[in-house]
Amino acid sequence: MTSFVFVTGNANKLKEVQAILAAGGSGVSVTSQSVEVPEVQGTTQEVAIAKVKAAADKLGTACVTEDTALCFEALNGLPGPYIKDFLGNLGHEGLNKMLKGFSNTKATALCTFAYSAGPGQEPILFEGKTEGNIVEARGPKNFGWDPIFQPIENSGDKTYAEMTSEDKNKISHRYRALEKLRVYLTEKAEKEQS
Ligand SMILES: O=c1nc[nH]c2c1ncn2[C@H]1C[C@H](O)[C@@H](COP(=O)(O)OP(=O)(O)OP(=O)(O)O)O1
Ligand SMILES: [Mg+2]
Repeated sequence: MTSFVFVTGNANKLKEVQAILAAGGSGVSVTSQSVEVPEVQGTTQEVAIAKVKAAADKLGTACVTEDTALCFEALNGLPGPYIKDFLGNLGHEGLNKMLKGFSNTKATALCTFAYSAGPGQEPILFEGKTEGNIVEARGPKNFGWDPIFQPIENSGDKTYAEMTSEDKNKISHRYRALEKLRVYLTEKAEKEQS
């Protein structure tokens, strides 16, 4: 059984990661640590690399972190990795208002898992993307920007928040990135055994 330590302060992320791994029957399991690590400014990749390095240094062991960005096409990819601050300060309504001057409401949900084999080791990144549109908030408000993100595929006309968690987890940015991490860790464990 392969397992990894997921360093996150976000309980919703952890819940989805556990559910996705369990549904896959993959033999990969996760434990978690809630450790505050600084998040630098930069591209999503730079933010993800700095975050997992800080986490590995702090824990002194191999670990995984995850960064989620929400990239508005009309704004050349912003807020991107800064979505947490934008959401916290502007809310769902403010994020919709930001796009009022544009005819383009397209957005990409981008998830980046970062794996570090331990302190001083170069991080490896695993990305997953889901395309959608920014809409007026609909559905439960328990997880971030789920109510204003309507994925283009498979959901018909539902926002992430209106979808069942099973349906979200089949097409989500997080599912797609985690699948790549899962394959990597499984192959790594197989190599180490042989
Ligand atoms: O699937 C998602 N559906 C809706 N909202 C989401 C999702 N995934 C992350 N989010 C929110 C949480 C935070 O407002 C921002 C990402 O910021 P981000 O730094 O990656 O997350 P965080 O600080 O909550 O947890 P962590 O301790 O893992 O850094 O987007
Ligand atoms: Mg964070």
